[in-house]
This record gives sequence, structure tokens and C-alpha cells, in this order.
Amino acid sequence: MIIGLTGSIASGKSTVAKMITALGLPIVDADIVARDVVEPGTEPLALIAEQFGQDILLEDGTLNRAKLGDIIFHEPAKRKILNDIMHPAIRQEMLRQRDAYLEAGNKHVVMDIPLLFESKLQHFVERIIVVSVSEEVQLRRLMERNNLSKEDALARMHSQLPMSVKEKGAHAVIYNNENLGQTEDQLKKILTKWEVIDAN
Ligand SMILES: CC(C)(COP(=O)(O)OP(=O)(O)OC[C@H]1O[C@@H](n2cnc3c(N)ncnc32)[C@H](O)[C@@H]1O)[C@@H](O)C(=O)NCCC(=O)NCCS
Ligand SMILES: Nc1ncnc2c1ncn2[C@@H]1O[C@H](COP(=O)(O)OP(=O)(O)OP(=O)(O)O)[C@@H](O)[C@H]1O
Repeated sequence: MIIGLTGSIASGKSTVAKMITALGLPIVDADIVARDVVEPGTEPLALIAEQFGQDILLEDGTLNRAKLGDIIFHEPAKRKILNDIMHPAIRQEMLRQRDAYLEAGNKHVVMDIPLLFESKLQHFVERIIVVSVSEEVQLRRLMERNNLSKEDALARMHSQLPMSVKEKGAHAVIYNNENLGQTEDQLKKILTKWEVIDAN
């Protein structure tokens, strides 16, 4: 079974992904792939420098992620330009990793895709788990984790679809407002019901 794991920014996808890895399931992580496809020497990085100017690169030639984030989370038109450059490369590499896991004999693969709904990638997966939090908890965790002002954190949150829309498109929802133990219990229940892991 190919399972899509999604949610909104700072809702807890990576936290749940770590729990999934601990259960022995392979994960394809879109955020990691998104870093790999803009390593120095890649075509997407050259196109980004062309569109956003050479000073979007740091002195060592790597992408200035903080600077690019500041731009694209505040300007939808710039975000579209970046998405159009990066998303085809990200999709191709994610499918390659998924197929490699399947060819290696794995019965199940989890794909952690933050923008699964925004990019209409539902067809990549057979089941969708959405990690959900209240806006209040999301804002607090995002401000703390990324050391962002309230305004910058809200800009990031509003650059994605509302959580309610994602919940409606999910086969299962994990509510991650409480402690990690409660989150893990919900995850195990879902995976047991889908016969991805054994009940014990
Ligand atoms: C703008 C960038 C450089 C900022 O880097 P930074 O290290 O600050 O953030 P990071 O990559 O860890 O992303 C954090 C979260 O931001 C959200 N996010 C990232 N890109 C986007 C986007 N284009 N639109 C909406 N939300 C986004 C996701 O929830 C993601 O999990 C980076 O996010 C990026 O390259 N984005 C474009 C690629 C992309 O769409 N990635 C999302 C997963 S496919
Ligand atoms: N149940 C929880 N209790 C307390 N803190 C949590 C809980 N779940 C996640 N966090 C914290 O909230 C922050 C966001 O979680 P995480 O990084 O897993 O989100 P994410 O959805 O992967 O974010 P992104 O979309 O930015 O990649 C992290 O600092 C994490 O440690």
C-alpha cells in the first residue's frame, strides 16, 4: 500500500514520520527531496538564480533558504515561479525513490508530502493520512520552531490550503494537539486497521 502523509506547516508530519520509521516502514520525504534537487550544480538551482537573482545564493554557492522563504511565503506570484521550477524535479525523484523501495521488496511505502492537496498529488498514493492541529497550536509551534514573528508564521500558514479542506480529503486524520503518546496511539490504530502493521 502506498500511503500519503500530509498536513499543514508545523502540524507534525515529520514527528509522525519518525514514528512511522520506528515501526520499520520506508518513507519518501518531499522536504528532503526538495533540498536535494537544489544542490549546487543542479538545473533547478541555476533556474532559481536566473529568476530570483544571483544574490539568492550564499557565498558557498548553496541556496539562501531563509531569503527565498521570506520572498515566496509573502508573494504568491513568486511562489508560483519557484513551484514551477522545483515541483517537476521533486515529483520525479519522489517516484524514483518510491519505486526503488517497492523493487527492494517493501510491501508498503509512506510518502511524506506537505503539499499533497495543493499540488493535487492524490493520485500518487492509495490512502491519505492528514496530521491536523488547531490553528492556535500550529501558530505557537511554528513560531517556536522557526523563531518567526507572528506575522511571518501566519504568512506561511496562509500559503497553504486550510486544514479543514485537507481533513475532508483524508482517509484518516491524526489529531496532534496533545502529547506524543496520544499521537502515536492514533497512528498505530490506523496502520493496524489498514493491516500495515500487526496488532499487539
Ligand atoms: C522556500 C524554501 C527554500 C524555504 O526553506 P525552509 O528551510 O525555510 O523550509 P522547509 O523547506 O523546511 O519547508 C518547511 C515547510 O514549508 C512549507 N512549504 C515549503 N514550500 C512551500 C510552498 N512552495 N508552498 C507552500 N508551503 C510550502 C511546507 O509545509 C514545508 O514542510 C523551501 O521551503 C523550498 O524550497 N520550497 C519550495 C519547494 C516545495 O514546494 N517544498 C514543499 C514540499 S514539496
Ligand atoms: N504532540 C506534540 N507535542 C509537542 N510538540 C510537538 C508535537 N508534535 C510536534 N511538535 C513540535 O512542533 C513542531 C512542528 O512539528 P513537525 O516539525 O513535525 O511539523 P511538520 O508538519 O513536519 O512541519 P513542516 O511542514 O514545516 O515540515 C516541531 O518543533 C515539533 O517538535
